[in-house]
Amino acid sequence: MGIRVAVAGASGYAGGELLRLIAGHPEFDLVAATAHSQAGHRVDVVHPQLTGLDLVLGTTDPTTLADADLVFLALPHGESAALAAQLPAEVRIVDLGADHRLADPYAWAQYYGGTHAGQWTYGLPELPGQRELIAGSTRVANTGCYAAAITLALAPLIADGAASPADVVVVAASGTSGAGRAAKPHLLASEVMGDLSPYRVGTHQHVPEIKQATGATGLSFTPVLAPMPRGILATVTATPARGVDPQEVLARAYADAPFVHVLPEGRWPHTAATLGSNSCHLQATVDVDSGRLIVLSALDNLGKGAAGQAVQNANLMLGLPETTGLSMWGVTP
Ligand SMILES: NC(=O)C1=CN([C@@H]2O[C@H](COP(=O)(O)OP(=O)(O)OC[C@H]3O[C@@H](n4cnc5c(N)ncnc54)[C@H](OP(=O)(O)O)[C@@H]3O)[C@@H](O)[C@H]2O)C=CC1
Ligand SMILES: CC(=O)N[C@@H](CCC(=O)OP(=O)(O)O)C(=O)O
Repeated sequence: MGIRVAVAGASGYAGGELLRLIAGHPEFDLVAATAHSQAGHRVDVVHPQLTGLDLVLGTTDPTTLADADLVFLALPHGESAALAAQLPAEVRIVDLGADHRLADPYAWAQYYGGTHAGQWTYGLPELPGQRELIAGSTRVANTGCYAAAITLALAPLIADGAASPADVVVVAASGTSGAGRAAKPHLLASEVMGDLSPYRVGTHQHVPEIKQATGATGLSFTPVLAPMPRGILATVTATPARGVDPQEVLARAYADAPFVHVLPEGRWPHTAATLGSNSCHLQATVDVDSGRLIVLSALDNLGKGAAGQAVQNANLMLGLPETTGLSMWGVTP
């Protein structure tokens, strides 16, 4: 018997990708997969890509999950905290939702509403010192998908003093799986296909998370829904604080990071190259006209933006090599 893992919210998109990664993980044994409205259905009926996974979705309650060594929570915002509080302290938890990401209860109240459940270790191993903190934690809060793409692009430039934290502008496009699997009219194929639509302009809930993770003090963020199932491409620009080569700063920051690839000069990140992988691709330059720093960042919102990152964090928490069971290679086309 290997390490016993369970997934709550296994009928959703992030949960389904977790099940796929766990099935290919050499050390993990899946002992429970739970759902809400889909409880009682077979996994391979809910997720046809997982045909052969012989398991019925259970109900999401602490008794179903408490038997695991590590539990992944892939639940809607506000559902993780109460459940996590009922699990034994020795059960490790990686929460893919937002409940435990923020330090500031006022930011939580402003962007999510209600009472803040308290902060856990932030699950982005590539931030300085974070890999060690994650390895020593039993509770880890995975990043938001946009937050992962944007933070990986921006944090080293602010930390190095290369970018001014006061003037950061981001436009990022996301595939529709980022919005989850629940049926919503704006996610219908007839609404999404052939369209690019901005949403929550200037009010997106990842703004405080990105500011917290990068040190940015002034951030304008415009998310855009794109007609594709998965993938994020973020364009991050900032006022330079001193004359450095941003590509060189990023390459130095991620020299030892197995999943963050600063592309060779002249090659630009695009979503298809990261699909199905746990990789984030980065490229940076200085705008010839305005002098602004520009960083492009691409990742799979269900990979490095959610389930892949969660497995990477779980590996660290369990003392395994962080790459175990994860691929840095995409599946395009
Ligand atoms: N999709 C993405 O790209 C990313 C998602 N995340 C986060 O991961 C979490 C899951 O997202 P995602 O998979 O996209 O969402 P989905 O809507 O696809 O799935 C949600 C899951 O939660 C279950 N669920 C719904 N309502 C409840 C409830 N009241 N109590 C318990 N379980 C419930 C659903 O069960 P059922 O289907 O049976 O009703 C389903 O298994 C969210 O917090 C999301 O923000 C983070 C980063 C990226
Ligand atoms: C396309 C789309 O709707 N994307 C989602 C991304 C959510 C996400 O990354 O996760 P968390 O909600 O866990 O932070 C959004 O913008 O809210």
